[in-house]
Amino acid sequence: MKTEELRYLQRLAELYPTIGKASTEIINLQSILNLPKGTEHFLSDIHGEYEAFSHVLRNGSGAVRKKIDDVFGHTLSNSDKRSLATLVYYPKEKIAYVKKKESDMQNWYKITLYRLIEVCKTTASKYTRSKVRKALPSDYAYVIEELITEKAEVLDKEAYYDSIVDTIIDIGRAENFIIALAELIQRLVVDHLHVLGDIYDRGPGPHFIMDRLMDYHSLDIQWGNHDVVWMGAAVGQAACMATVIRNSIRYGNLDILEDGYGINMMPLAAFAMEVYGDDPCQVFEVHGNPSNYNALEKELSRKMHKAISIIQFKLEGVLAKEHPDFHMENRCVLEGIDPEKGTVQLPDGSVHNLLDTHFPTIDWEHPYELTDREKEVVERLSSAFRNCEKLQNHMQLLLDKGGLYKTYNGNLLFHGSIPLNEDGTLKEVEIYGETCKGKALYDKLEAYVRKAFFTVDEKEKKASQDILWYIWAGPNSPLYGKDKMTTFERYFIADKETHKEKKNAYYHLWEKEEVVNRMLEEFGLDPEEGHIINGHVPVHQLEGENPVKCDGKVIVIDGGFCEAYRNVTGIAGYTLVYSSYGLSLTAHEPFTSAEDAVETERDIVSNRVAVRYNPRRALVGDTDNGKALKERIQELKQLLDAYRKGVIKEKK
Ligand SMILES: O=P(O)(O)OC[C@H]1O[C@](O)(COP(=O)(O)O)[C@@H](O)[C@@H]1O
Ligand SMILES: [Mn+2]
Repeated sequence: MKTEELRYLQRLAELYPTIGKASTEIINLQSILNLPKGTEHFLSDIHGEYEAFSHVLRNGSGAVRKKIDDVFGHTLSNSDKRSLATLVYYPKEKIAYVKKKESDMQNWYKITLYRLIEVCKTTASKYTRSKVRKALPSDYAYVIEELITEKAEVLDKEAYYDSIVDTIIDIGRAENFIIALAELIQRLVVDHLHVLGDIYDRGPGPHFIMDRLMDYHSLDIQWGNHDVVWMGAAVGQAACMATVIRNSIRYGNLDILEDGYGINMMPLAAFAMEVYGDDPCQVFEVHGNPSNYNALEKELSRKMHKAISIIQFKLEGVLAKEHPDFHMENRCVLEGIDPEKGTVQLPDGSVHNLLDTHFPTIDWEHPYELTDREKEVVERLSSAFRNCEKLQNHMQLLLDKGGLYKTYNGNLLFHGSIPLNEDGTLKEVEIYGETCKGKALYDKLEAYVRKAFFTVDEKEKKASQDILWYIWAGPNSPLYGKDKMTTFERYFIADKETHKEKKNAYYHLWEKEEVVNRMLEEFGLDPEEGHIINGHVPVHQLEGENPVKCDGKVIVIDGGFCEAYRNVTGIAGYTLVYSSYGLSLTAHEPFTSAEDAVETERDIVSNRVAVRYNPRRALVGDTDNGKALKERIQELKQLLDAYRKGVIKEKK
């Protein structure tokens, strides 16, 4: 035996000091390998839609309903199963609703408790006892464990369970207990959650989503371009911060910054009043015309919208010039403005009339220079972002649980794309003088994101923080995946041709099997078994687009949680579930409200389409974790051998 091997086994012997202990662990691990694989749940592009997100978490994209079907088969009517499912999603609200209608609540409690216990039993049977124990609510841990564990030695099981359930009802704990069971079912039905990015922007509740994710039991996040621009804002990257503020104002969501994160917008409001006091700022109308704003608030938000947009365009021009290797010169738009003629010449040479010609803060000799007042506003806001504890905690979660991509149980997960050449080969991208492609490109960019938060070297910090802006909108950013971001054009030019953003080659080559196989191999995955799963681009269901590409090898799950994009998608999003039976895609109808869900008992799961059935039920042994467990078993067997040969002594 090599010295290193022996040293390793000696370490292991500290954990398993006897033949008995090592053997027990081998038996335990071996039994875990034979349990069914846990269910993975994939969501993407949540875009601040907390209510819809929360609903989908509660119903596990149909996984809860499926479990109820499995448990009760034909022994319960469809309508009873629907009621039970609604109770699992919204226990408190459903109980309150039932109370208004039901005359015999005691009876309802009893039937309901029995049904929930049955669902719990089946759901928990997939896991080891220790894992279930960890998931139990502390108040009821002991009782629930009694109720969901088979008691071989109790002769009259029915009487035994009856007495427990009767006592719960007698002492007035039925409601609490029902809530605890419902939440436990929600928790056990999904073993692991993948969020494929774009938690932030457009919708009103990204901070609530982040709070919920902070206490989610098992999770990973693949950062989206909108998350990265928020990371940039949080580290004080000025162009990212201006973008985040502009997006929030544009969607009438200043509450997120002011109330959600406690970031005071007064400096921007005062500045906007000062500079754009008489300017109606018509082209800066707030999206969706928020009904909670009065006329004065609408006017103020238009002015703030314009003020921060001009600041953004200036900052972006500076960055594009500073980093020619970003190839974002086409974002240097202000220098093309002819203030006399009221036109702009875009970097491609085309000339267009401007929809707004009032630029009181631009010095035409130095169009990208911030005025002193603009600088002051940027500095004050930047300090507020950097010092906001809640925002920093949320960003820390993105860093801890997230990355730019993930390989998990044979599948490749990322938000946007992989830069490709038209011939399907991986595209070389230059980042600060170094070229890289495929996985290496992803790894390099991710390292920069982390450095943007943690490096102490000022030069490196600035370079890394600027990369956050590149990831948000750069032409070869795998997360953005389009040739340019035409924000300026969309505000200032009527001609829709100038608004077009061309998607990169990934978005048509994803139908080519050899290209997809190559991408999977690039990330060390088996192209016969693996899938690429991404979000970022809304699936235009209304135009007949299918979220499943390349015969099921690529799955796109951005169907539009985002309300603002509903008119192109027609639905409220696709999500994916990967259970031991296979992969299934779920289309959701728009979510209205929790009350509506309780009253109408609608799941908003409109259909579930199987993408792939496993030929046999997948076991933990087939997963990445299973591989790790098998390795552990091998090591433990070597330890046993070492004990038996006397190479290592037992410590009794
Ligand atoms: O419609 P909005 O919210 O102004 O955003 C438009 C911008 O958002 C983007 O679509 C990026 O956001 P997504 O990552 O959600 O696609 C840009 O391509 C586009 O310029
Ligand atoms: Mn995106």
